[in-house]
Amino acid sequence: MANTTTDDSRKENNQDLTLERSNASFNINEITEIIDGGVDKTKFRKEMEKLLFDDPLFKDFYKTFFKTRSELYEESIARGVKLFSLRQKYKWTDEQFEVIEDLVNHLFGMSLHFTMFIPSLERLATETQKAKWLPLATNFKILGTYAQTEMGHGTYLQGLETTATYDPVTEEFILNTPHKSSMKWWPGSLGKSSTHALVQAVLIINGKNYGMHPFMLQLRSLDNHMPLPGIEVGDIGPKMTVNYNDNGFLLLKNVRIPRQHMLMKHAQVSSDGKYTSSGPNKAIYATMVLVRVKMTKWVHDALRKAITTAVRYSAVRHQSKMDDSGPEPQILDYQTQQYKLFPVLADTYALFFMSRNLRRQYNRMMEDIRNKGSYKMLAEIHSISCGLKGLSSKIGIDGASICRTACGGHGYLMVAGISEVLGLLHSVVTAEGEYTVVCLQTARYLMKQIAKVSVGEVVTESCEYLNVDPQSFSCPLQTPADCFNLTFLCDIFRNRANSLIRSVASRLQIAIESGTPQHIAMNNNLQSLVRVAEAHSETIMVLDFTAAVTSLRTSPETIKVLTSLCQLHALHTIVKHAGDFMETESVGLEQIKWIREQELKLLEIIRPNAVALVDAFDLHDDSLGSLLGVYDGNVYERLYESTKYNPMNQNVVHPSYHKYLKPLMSGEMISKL
Ligand SMILES: CC(C)(COP(=O)(O)OP(=O)(O)OC[C@H]1O[C@@H](n2cnc3c(N)ncnc32)[C@H](O)[C@@H]1OP(=O)(O)O)[C@@H](O)C(=O)NCCC(=O)NCCSC(=O)CCCC(=O)O
Ligand SMILES: Cc1cc2nc3c(=O)[nH]c(=O)nc-3n(C[C@H](O)[C@H](O)[C@H](O)COP(=O)(O)OP(=O)(O)OC[C@H]3O[C@@H](n4cnc5c(N)ncnc54)[C@H](O)[C@@H]3O)c2cc1C
Repeated sequence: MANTTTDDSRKENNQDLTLERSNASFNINEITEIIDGGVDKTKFRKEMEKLLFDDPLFKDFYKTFFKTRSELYEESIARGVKLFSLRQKYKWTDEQFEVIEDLVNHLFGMSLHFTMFIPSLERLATETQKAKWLPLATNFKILGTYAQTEMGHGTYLQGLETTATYDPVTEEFILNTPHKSSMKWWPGSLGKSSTHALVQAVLIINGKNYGMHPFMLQLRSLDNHMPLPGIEVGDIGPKMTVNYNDNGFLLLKNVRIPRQHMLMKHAQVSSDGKYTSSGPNKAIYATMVLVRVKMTKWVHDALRKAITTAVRYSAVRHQSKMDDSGPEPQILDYQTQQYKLFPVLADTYALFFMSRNLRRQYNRMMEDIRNKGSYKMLAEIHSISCGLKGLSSKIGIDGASICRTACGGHGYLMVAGISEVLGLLHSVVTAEGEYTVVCLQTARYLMKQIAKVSVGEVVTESCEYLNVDPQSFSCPLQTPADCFNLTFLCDIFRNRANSLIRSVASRLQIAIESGTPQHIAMNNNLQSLVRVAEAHSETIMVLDFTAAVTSLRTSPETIKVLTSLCQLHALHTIVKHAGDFMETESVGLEQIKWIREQELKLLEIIRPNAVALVDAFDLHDDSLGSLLGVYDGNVYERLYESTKYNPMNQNVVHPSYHKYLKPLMSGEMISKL
């Protein structure tokens, strides 16, 4: 595969793409730098591309599609080991390593070591425990995973069954997975790789259940990697994707660990078995908040690969005729193709600005915790990260599915790369809090906020719009041109979420006041609660995108093109949920008609810049992992080349011909029956 970066080494053989690129109205480097976070970061990324993609271990991503699971696993471990060694050598920061994770599509073994194991130690261990384990972990003397989910429970953490029973005589915890349903099931890198696990288990002291707590457990010998006594561990089997990862199971039978192996930053057990706690009671859930925040960016990273592929391919693919006498047009010129792809393109940019802002908010919260011991922002960040992780995964899945189908038959090939992206997004919608479940966490917060407003309190942050009475709202769209006014669109989103939240809150209140037990009232409104969480999260996305494009310090051409995408993101979201927006009188019937018309106008406005807008993501071909989306557009050559690599084609006549087909065709098989 060609090494393609935005330097002069790029070969532009496909004339359609050359023309598309010359038509762009803006300088793509400006957007690339915004996305990377500055010129220096773009420079770093390009250096890393050179370092990684000159190495055969990281090149030609598409070849992974022809591998068996065991080969995939082994290769991913080789990649992981290389990346970890490079990280050590070059002293990459966490932020730099996240760039690298994206470049290699997270396709490397032991990724949980840095995503969850070390962050858990940092957040849940005491200073003494950190001093002991962090150097071992950062120097790869131990390799760790995060083992929380069990076969019987992933969502409902209060239902976890793994026990850690304190024995004051020996000052040890005894770990057990008493039933089949209690075995840990799913943790990444658990099956074959990890030597240690951060195990979440129910703490029991003198027969009293203190709920889920984190424990450091050594799984395997550091000499020969054999599981330690009382421990059974293995791989759970093939999955929809991420098959390079050894997601594992773990059974524990009377495994004893020292008392000091409970991570005791937030809760402590003394040698004589006294339990004390400090900090908020959900502080032990801290790692999940971090990963949900990161996942919103992972969705952007994944979706930009799918949309880059679909847009470039649509520019080089010609099919059918619009006009009998004319040539076959690029499929990107069909309005229907644009209507499929440009909203996805707009969503991809929206995801970027949202996830960037979410990460900034998360970092501010962590600073407050570290510097002032203040957990004031935790409830807000938990709430928005849950909703945004959920919404982004849904946008990602819907968008990547559209990209897949928009590439026709070839999009169905694994080497098109989109199925891999789609599978990854399917893991994000479930892992780290299943979609509905995380939305309900957001809704729970929203119900609390609106209850505060109803007693005259002023609420802030993402819920600030709840302070306004929707009765005072009237739709600001007076003419079709107003549909491009981002201030108006933001107000419309705020009003729709505000009205929906109030209406569910009032339905719940009426039901409870009229004697319906709370849990039944809640269950009767669960779907509406998910809907309000979605409305709230969609509002945050539109607000974040708008705030970003209206505060950009770059050329007017770049601002213009990003503004069009922001408008399209907002208008398309309104169209998708037209019922909600009309039901809440955020827009009227007339306005919906205008919005639909203006949406189509935006397709025309975006069309000349479509290829440049995906080029601006500046994805190296080896990172993109798609033969349909290659930078030089030589798609058909690449597809044919890939058949040469395909193990199915290594024999011109497959052995099964001699074994089965020949006996059938010669009549030998039938005569044997
Ligand atoms: C659904 C809940 C949140 C419910 O928890 P619960 O203790 O039963 O809560 P509850 O009694 O209903 O009380 C809710 C209360 O707990 C708060 N809370 C909940 N989670 C957090 C948090 N993370 N930070 C801060 N606060 C949190 C909520 O805000 C509620 O607060 P409130 O009572 O309203 O003041 C929880 O069980 C949960 O988080 N489930 C999802 C499990 C999950 O995400 N597992 C991840 C496993 S690791 C993984 O998947 C790795 C993937 C990595 C990869 O793919 O690479
Ligand atoms: C690729 C992948 C990687 C993973 N990695 C890890 C890991 O490293 N470590 C780890 O510990 N775990 C890991 N997990 C597990 C993951 O965190 C859980 O699968 C996830 O939290 C969902 O929980 P569950 O499987 O119990 O789903 P369930 O809760 O059983 O969900 C099934 C259905 O029940 C519904 N449901 C459940 N509860 C409610 C409710 N209260 N209200 C309404 N509906 C509800 C859900 O909406 C869903 O439709 C991973 C999972 C995957 C797929």
